[in-house]
Amino acid sequence: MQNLPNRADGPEGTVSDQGLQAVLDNLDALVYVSDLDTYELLYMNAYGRRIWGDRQGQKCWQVLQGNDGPCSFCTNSKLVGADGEPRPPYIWEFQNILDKRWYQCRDRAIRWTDGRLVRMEITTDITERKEMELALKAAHAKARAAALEDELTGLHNRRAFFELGSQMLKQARRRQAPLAILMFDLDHFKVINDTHGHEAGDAVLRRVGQLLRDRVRESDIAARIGGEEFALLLPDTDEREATELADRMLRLLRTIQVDHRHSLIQPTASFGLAMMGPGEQHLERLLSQADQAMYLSKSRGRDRLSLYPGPSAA
Ligand SMILES: Nc1nc2c(ncn2[C@@H]2O[C@H](COP(=O)(O)OP(=O)(O)OP(=O)(O)O)[C@@H](O)[C@H]2O)c(=O)[nH]1
Repeated sequence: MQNLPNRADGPEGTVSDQGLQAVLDNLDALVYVSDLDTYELLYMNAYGRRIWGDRQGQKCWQVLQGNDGPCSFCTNSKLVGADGEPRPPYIWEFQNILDKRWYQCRDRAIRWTDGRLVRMEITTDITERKEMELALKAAHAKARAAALEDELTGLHNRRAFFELGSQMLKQARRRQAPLAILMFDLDHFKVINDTHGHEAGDAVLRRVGQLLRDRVRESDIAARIGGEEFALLLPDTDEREATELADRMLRLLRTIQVDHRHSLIQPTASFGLAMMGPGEQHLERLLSQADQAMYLSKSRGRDRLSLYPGPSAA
């Protein structure tokens, strides 16, 4: 690999070429120069020569990435402006596919010894910092997921229901698409707890959660929003489709049998359905309408579905 020309002394305040060579070869970073058009390697400091040996004249994509053609992420086109002059440094991060380590690259076009513009890259190994960053990001994502999950059933919790649901409501309003909300509350759940114990009650809640997880579409939001209260937000679902789903859920719930200490617990639930009105802005109001419909089901004898009758009738 070409070393810089050997010039002993520079003018005062500058450093000799040997001095520059010493600086470049002791940098804890890779510095290389390659032709912008042919990708031929023109210079590499000792950091690079230690890894790849003397590869002068070979293509940068061959030596650095083990590719058989220019890299898909090559930044050469970003280094020279429309006026033919070098642009400010282009800084980016990537993971090398050969050694799997993370690097930060600072690329810029510079004038080479023969006057042509060439690519200079200064690359530092940022693997430790990047791995810490990624681990932190994963931990945040995990903590956030845990904060939004109902521990008992694995469904969304009340907070997630409002966070995600508000977004869904906004989108449905913007697209003028239908949005249904279905709520249900297990019937006489206190009796289940009192008769079979809290543990048995929990087992019933888990089974109901599993049933919801198995049955809802990925685009739906299913949440446990209170002790024995569940809510489903169904985008792009009209009243007929939501009613069909509710009927299906009612039937499925009746098939649940939780075996607890030789007793079979067969829960039922009361359902309430409400449809988003035109221009509705508040998820709380929509939920309250489904809640009113659900209480109609309770007062009519439970284990059934009722539709929100509208503001005048409610
Ligand atoms: N096992 C268990 N029970 C819970 C949980 N959260 C709330 N509950 C119980 O659920 C019961 C709800 O009782 P109520 O509000 O009187 O309602 P209900 O007995 O279902 O009667 P209706 O709703 O009128 O049919 C209470 O006994 C609560 O203690 C929970 O996470 N696990």
